[in-house]
Amino acid sequence: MGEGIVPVVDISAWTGAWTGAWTGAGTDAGANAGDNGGADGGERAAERRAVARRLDEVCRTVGFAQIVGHGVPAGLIADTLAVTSEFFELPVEEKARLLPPGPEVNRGYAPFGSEALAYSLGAETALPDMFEAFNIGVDAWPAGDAYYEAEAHRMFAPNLWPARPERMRAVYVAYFDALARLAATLMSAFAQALDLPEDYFAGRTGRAPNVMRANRYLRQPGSPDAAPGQLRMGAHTDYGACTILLADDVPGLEILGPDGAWHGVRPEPGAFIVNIGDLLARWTNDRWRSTLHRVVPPPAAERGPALRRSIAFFHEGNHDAVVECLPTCVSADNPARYPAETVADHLMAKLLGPRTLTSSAATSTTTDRLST
Ligand SMILES: O=C(O)CCC(=O)C(=O)O
Ligand SMILES: [Fe+2]
Repeated sequence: MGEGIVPVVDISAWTGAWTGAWTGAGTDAGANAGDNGGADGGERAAERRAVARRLDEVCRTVGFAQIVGHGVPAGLIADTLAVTSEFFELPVEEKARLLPPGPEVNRGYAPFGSEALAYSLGAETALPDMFEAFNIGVDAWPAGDAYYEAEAHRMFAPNLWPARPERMRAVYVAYFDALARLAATLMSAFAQALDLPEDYFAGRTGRAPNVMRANRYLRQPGSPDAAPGQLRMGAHTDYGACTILLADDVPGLEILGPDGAWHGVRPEPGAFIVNIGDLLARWTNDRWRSTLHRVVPPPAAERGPALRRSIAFFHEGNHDAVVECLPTCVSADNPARYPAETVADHLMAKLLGPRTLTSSAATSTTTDRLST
């Protein structure tokens, strides 16, 4: 099939070789080998610099990469997809027991048609998106730690776990933790790509209120086809630092290319799709693109359920981090485009629009770009 518009980047120089095996939930597997240096230090350092340069190029142009050499075990990925399917196949009444206490709590079940992502870009009105979703956040954090306590009611709210599948919590937490480690590794590579110390983002994203969101798109039996203009997921940018997406190789995901046209994206086997979110666009003063993307419905002529699953891991920033232009991305000729803003203010303003079906108040990172 070829890589299409989204280049494949092998990041194994940053992840180290995966040495463990996924032997099922409840073991210590899923941990990244984490050995980023090693005896072959010089050669490895040169490889890592080459990967960082490649990431910079891809983030400046497309804003999306397909990551291989990520070190997340195939067995863990398969288990995660399997429990996701089992969950979504439960009766809707059972899933509806997991509704969150309010729209500001991004946890539990989001029923089919309950959200419209177009509102996150400031749309005044939009048709509902044709997906259902299940969200989790950090499952355990140190009690009494003021940083977490401050968001215990919102961004660190308890997860809402279903009674079945029974192993869902163990598998999801193992996957969440593996992806959090991968995200931290990516942030180190990103820091080097931006001529910053490798640990630059650790203090700004290391305790972030990350969110993992499973999406299911399915033509509902007996339900009408999409209305004109209605999407499986409306066009949006992701709100955080970066997103690591696992998606079925089924058509639907499209990204807005540098040429201004929509391009279909199909994942390579074993690859994660990684994209830059608004926080990194703001940090880099738009050197890196928080690329618009959407999920389009199958053609009306195509019969059947057109099942498509995706699992997004949204790597955010620490909720109290103030996001302002990086020192390496601002100059007299290239002044800061965005005002400083806390991560919490940005994320909450973005999140509430789609979940309350009203226009988001967030400063957009794309409106300017679309009009230039
Ligand atoms: O389903 C997909 O491929 C994309 C999902 C997505 O963009 C999101 O959840 O933010
Ligand atoms: Fe997205």
